[in-house]
Amino acid sequence: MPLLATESLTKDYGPFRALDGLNLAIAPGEVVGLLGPNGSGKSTALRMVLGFMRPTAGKATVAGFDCWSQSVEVRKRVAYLPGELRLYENMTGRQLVRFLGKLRGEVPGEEVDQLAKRLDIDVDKPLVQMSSGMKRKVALLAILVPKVPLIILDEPTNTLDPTMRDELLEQLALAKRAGKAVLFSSHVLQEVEAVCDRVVILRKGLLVHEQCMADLRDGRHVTAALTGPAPTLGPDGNALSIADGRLNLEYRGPLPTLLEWLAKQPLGNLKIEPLGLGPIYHKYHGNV
Ligand SMILES: Nc1ncnc2c1ncn2[C@@H]1O[C@H](COP(=O)(O)OP(=O)(O)OP(=O)(O)O)[C@@H](O)[C@H]1O
Repeated sequence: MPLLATESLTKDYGPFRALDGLNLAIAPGEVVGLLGPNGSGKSTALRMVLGFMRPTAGKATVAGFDCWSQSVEVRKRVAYLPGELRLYENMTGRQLVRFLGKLRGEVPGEEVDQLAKRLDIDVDKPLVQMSSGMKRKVALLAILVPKVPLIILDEPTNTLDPTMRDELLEQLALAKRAGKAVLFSSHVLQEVEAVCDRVVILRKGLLVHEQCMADLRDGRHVTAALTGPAPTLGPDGNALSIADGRLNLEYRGPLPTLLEWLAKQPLGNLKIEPLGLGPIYHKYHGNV
């Protein structure tokens, strides 16, 4: 049984349909990225999963509990990092983590100090004296400490510096190894590529593409300028598409076969890149 499931999850704001029939299932130990430009419905989907909002139609469940009618059970199982933080400014980081732990009936242990060290924050400093990036790190710590099966993050790397961004991605990979499921929204393709098992692309409230990242990792994108007559068949024996005198090829197969084939073609300006999410995302959203 999936840990998180949405079935035809739909939300209308008045006459406007912000999310349209989302079907999604996430298993324990799976990291899923929710991608889409501003306004595509990512936060709306996350808010319904967290039980903050009632779906117009369809439903979401976590561990079999309905996210709206059984939201207390659901929230016990989810740690959530919102896109915009509202923290209790008069507390220190440690007090905040303890407070949030108590709400779940948990007493955080030494993992607080271990994580604080890795994230490079002083958890005994009042939040009011922290920079926005530091507060963000305290919030991250507060969602990494609880022993919950599901972590949901709304644009988690916003305002983090590159080192901390890597640290966060590392922490998400650790959470995955511990069997936690992770769902996070993002605009940043590279971080989604780095950490996700699967990516869901939203556009105007609709799921337009679902991509298993393992299928992309052994693929390559080859581009080159033709300096002679165009070949008709590619390295895999399929017909080639040539436009404006340029070769544009997606290849999945053994590298030696590709290199052997390339060596025989009249090509210049050759570029071989890993097949990332970029071309797929831009197919739906233009060059944003
Ligand atoms: N409370 C609301 N009332 C009316 N419309 C809303 C409301 N909240 C969101 N919307 C609209 O619903 C659509 C989806 O918004 P949502 O916040 O889910 O997008 P998003 O993908 O999370 O965007 P972002 O990347 O900017 O956070 C947008 O067009 C937004 O204007």
